Amino acid sequence: MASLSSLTFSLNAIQWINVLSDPSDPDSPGLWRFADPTFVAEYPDVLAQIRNAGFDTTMMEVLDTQTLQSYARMIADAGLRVSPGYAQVPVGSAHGGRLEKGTFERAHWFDGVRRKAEESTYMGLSRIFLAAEVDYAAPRWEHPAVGYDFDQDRLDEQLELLDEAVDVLNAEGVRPGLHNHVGTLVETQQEYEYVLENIDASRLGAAFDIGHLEWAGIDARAVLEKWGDRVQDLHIKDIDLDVARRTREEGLSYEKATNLGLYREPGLGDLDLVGILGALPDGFDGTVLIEVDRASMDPGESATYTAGWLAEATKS
Ligand SMILES: O=C1C[C@@H](O)[C@H](O)[C@@H](O)C1=O
Repeated sequence: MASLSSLTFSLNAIQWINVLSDPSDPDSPGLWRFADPTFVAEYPDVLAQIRNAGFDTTMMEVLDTQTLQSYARMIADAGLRVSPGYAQVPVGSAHGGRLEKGTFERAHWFDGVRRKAEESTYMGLSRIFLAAEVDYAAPRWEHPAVGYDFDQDRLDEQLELLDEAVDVLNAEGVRPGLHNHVGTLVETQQEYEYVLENIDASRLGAAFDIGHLEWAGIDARAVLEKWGDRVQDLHIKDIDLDVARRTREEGLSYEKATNLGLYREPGLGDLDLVGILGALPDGFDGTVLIEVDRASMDPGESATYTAGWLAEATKS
């Protein structure tokens, strides 16, 4: 069993990123500010707030609107280090048709993954989270956390493309860990286990998301106990288990669940994060990336609150 004080924690900037378009209207559409071309001007201040809250590490996220060099300078200027980033792999059938091997389109399908490999090696990282695509137009975004519309052929298509992405990353010395994510094609226990069982452990580790497991009704502690020898990094987040249950039983959409307050600062939700992390094997040397996907307070205060929770949780 790992002792919490020996773990390396990092904070994702996500509470500044996944915000309501109209903060006064809880049902207004969510924004994803990493994709907003104007966010680059605000990024240094966000990184400074992460540092000032007491974190020394944040998730690698290079914006499309900046160079690797400018990103590295921003991180250094903020006095931060980076922890493993995140690569996604879409399936062709969700975007016009399956991709034939040897085609121009298939070769370019992995440009985003190659870019992530380049970013990782430039920033001195040798690991990354690898996930199926978050696709806001996919049926699962409207029916999350229940393995909606499962299709074995589509899972095989996803597996084949993830396998190729693993090759792309491995070729650059970057070891991916499979990441489960609600709303994607790797959402349920059956789905992530299928991928892990069909791609060799020498090429692909596991990099679970504790919050997404529990949202899908999966016992995260049991998952860490079962896959402990393969887990290389983690995302943790606290959630409201009642909203999670309602998502599954009443069919709330991903956005509705988020707007209803599914996500919580650590300690303000229902998960026993300390107990769950205690299931990590002794000597675990990965990063535990803390995420507050939607802050319940001002994002800067949320980061400070989270740092306070962490200080308490890791007190030996
Ligand atoms: O891995 C993740 C990436 C984000 O897209 C997402 O909002 C977050 O929940 C997550 O775990």
